Amino acid sequence: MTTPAKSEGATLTKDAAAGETLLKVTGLQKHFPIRKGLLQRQVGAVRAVDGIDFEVRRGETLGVVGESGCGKSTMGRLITRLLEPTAGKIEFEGKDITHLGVGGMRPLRRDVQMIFQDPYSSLNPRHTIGTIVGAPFKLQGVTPEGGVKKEVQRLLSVVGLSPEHYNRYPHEFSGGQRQRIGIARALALSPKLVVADEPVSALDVSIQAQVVNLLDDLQQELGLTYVIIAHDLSVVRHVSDRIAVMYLGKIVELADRDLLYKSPMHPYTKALMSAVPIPDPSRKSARSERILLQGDVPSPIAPPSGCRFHTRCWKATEICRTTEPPLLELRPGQQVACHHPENFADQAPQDTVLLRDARKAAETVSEEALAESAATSAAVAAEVGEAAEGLTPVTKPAADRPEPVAAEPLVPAQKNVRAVEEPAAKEPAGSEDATVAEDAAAAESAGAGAADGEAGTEGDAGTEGDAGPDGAEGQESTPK
Ligand SMILES: Nc1ncnc2c1ncn2[C@@H]1O[C@H](COP(=O)(O)OP(=O)(O)OP(=O)(O)O)[C@@H](O)[C@H]1O
Repeated sequence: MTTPAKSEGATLTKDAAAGETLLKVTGLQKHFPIRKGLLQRQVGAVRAVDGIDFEVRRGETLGVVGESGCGKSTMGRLITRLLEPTAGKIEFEGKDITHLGVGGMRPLRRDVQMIFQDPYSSLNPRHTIGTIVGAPFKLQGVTPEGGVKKEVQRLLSVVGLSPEHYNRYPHEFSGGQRQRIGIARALALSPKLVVADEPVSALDVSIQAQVVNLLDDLQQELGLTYVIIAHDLSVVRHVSDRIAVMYLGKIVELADRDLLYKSPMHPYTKALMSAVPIPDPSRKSARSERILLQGDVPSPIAPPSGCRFHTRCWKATEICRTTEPPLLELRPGQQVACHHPENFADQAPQDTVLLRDARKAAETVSEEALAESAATSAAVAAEVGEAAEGLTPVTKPAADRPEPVAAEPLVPAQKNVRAVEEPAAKEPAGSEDATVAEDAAAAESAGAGAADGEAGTEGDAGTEGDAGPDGAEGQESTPK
């Protein structure tokens, strides 16, 4: 999709310039219980979000990306408090809102709004546009100056619709127009934070840019703060100030937009970025530089040990299998959780033996990409090394890092960066394949089971799936 690049600092309001924190999330977890049997005993849990920390600054846009199933939507529903967290803390404007009840949440519902992915199922087909966009006023018992009708008509024109559409029904609108209606509803109470869950992915490509631009314009006019969730880096690229990359319930990289695009540090980020088509004819070899990740995201019921990405990473060594890398600010404005980051000095240089999985993963990475990876890593590491003379990366000294568990070498010892220069020889598929497949199947069935198990207790309020006649009016209508 093509959207005009956002001008530098275009979204920064006065508050954002001051870097004031609007939302702070610490150690956030959401585990959906898996229940079985007559007694509905808990036999496991889907670890959809498994300990994430981040901040959203007033006036900025934080993009959140990752493959399907990595926990982005669950994170969005946690921070809007449509879901109850299993653990962790959510602070909004310095106030702990982690476990606020319905009454406590009522004032917050005005400040935090959500835009849902599917504009077809998130609008009640039996209500007029006027009723839908005016619903938040009714729910909050607020009467805007000049009356609800006048305010709704104003909101309709703000999002580029005619005020005369007031009495029309959702089916009379196109997908893009419906999403504008959803945006008007979200803006009704002048929220401080808007969480948009895949706001354009259900729309035709030609319409996507219009909606993204509308969000961008509204942010500048109204000083909004956004968390925009997308699986597609091309959507968040143009609207985000910072981007968080999620993988299997964790944030693996969180960086300023330009840093992330210029020199991604997590191999997963690099792989995601290589999947975005680059409309630049001068990059003739762009096609061969693609990194094709092997297999699907593993099961969030039993995520891989250590670094969760190690089963698909072409750089994984023993330490990646045994030790979870913490999210550290290796460069100002760029946090990453990786033992062997791209474009930066190796964090575990002592660990040199590639895992079997890494060798298999390397087969799916083109030689060009591997060579480029090695070359940029070496060059940028040297550059960063010079620049960082005066900087102290926030990493633990090597001596403090846990020693990798000694393991029988699976392949001849290779240095990570050097190893990717020469892709490892082919190896027959190991038994891990079967394990991964089993996990995936278990995840699928358990996901359904867990959803059932949760339905009664959790009341996954206000999702776009609540397409029933009365459930569609957004998060406001469904009590927790
Ligand atoms: N209510 C639920 N009960 C059980 N498991 C759930 C529930 N909601 C989500 N999950 C599981 O949590 C994991 C993360 O789901 P989530 O929808 O947050 O991912 P996502 O990154 O947003 O993916 P997508 O882009 O496909 O929506 C998935 O494995 C999903 O099956």
